[in-house]
Amino acid sequence: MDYQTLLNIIEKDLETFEHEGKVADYIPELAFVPGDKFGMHLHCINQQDYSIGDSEEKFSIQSISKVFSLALAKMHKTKIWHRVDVEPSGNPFNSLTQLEMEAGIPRNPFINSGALVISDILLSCLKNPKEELLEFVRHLAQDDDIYYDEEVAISEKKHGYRNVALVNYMKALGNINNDVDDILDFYFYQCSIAMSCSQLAKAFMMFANSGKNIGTQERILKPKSIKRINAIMQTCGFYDEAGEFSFRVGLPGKSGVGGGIVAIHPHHYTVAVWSPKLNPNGNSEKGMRALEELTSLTGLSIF
Ligand SMILES: NC(=O)CC[C@H](N)C(=O)O
Repeated sequence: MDYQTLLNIIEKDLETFEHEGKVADYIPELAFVPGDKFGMHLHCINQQDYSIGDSEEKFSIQSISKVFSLALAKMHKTKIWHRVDVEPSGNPFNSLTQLEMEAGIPRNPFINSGALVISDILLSCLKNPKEELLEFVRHLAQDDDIYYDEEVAISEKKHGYRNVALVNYMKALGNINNDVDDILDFYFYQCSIAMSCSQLAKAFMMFANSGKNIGTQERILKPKSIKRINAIMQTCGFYDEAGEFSFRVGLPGKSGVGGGIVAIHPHHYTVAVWSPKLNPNGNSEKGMRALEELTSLTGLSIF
């Protein structure tokens, strides 16, 4: 069966998919997104594209951006792993509890505390962090039509009390160097990046192509760094639901509270899905189901 037929089957199967998911509203601007949006885009290593639904519509990528910021920090050959660990947290993405017991060293770079440390690292090594991050993502996707959604960034800035607490707490514990307001500003902007499923699938191809841009074959990261980032996606990409995602889908991936999920099958394909209604762990309910169907129908998981 070809991929397009497969995606059409998934779209039909999920038309009547009932679930309790809810659109995120703790960032007020995200609550305006219609909950019935659904898009999916699959990008193959041979650069063929397949899609269904709202796959060209941009949405807030939120925590998916944590993979881009980690990759950018690695590109600058910065030392990271003494300040952020690589263990699953088994806790919600915005949890404060582990930080005290673990001396301000976040469990991994894909929970908020870890991403805030990566933001701190990027502020220290980049001249124009916002511009350079956006340029990096545009370059990965080979697409300049990617931008920060200022309204989402400002909305989160007004309500991001937990992130304010996390970064201040880590500063008190000695794991933050820059001014906390500068870090928060950069972090909220990186989370507000707006991209479509099709742009995300293309941007993530670097992680499925051993660190090379698929279009130009230019090397961006070493295979060793890609191995490590993919491993962290596998074990930590879905917070306290990383085990469930592995169990059901069987691919490394990353989710965001905008309802997006990107997953990769190294040397085969990348796939991005968007459905804004989230389960209680902050992962897209229908998106997870769509990816589970994809790997179950094809057998194309990494396991
Ligand atoms: N899981 C997410 O997507 C969370 C990102 C969001 N910007 C936050 O910090 O709460």
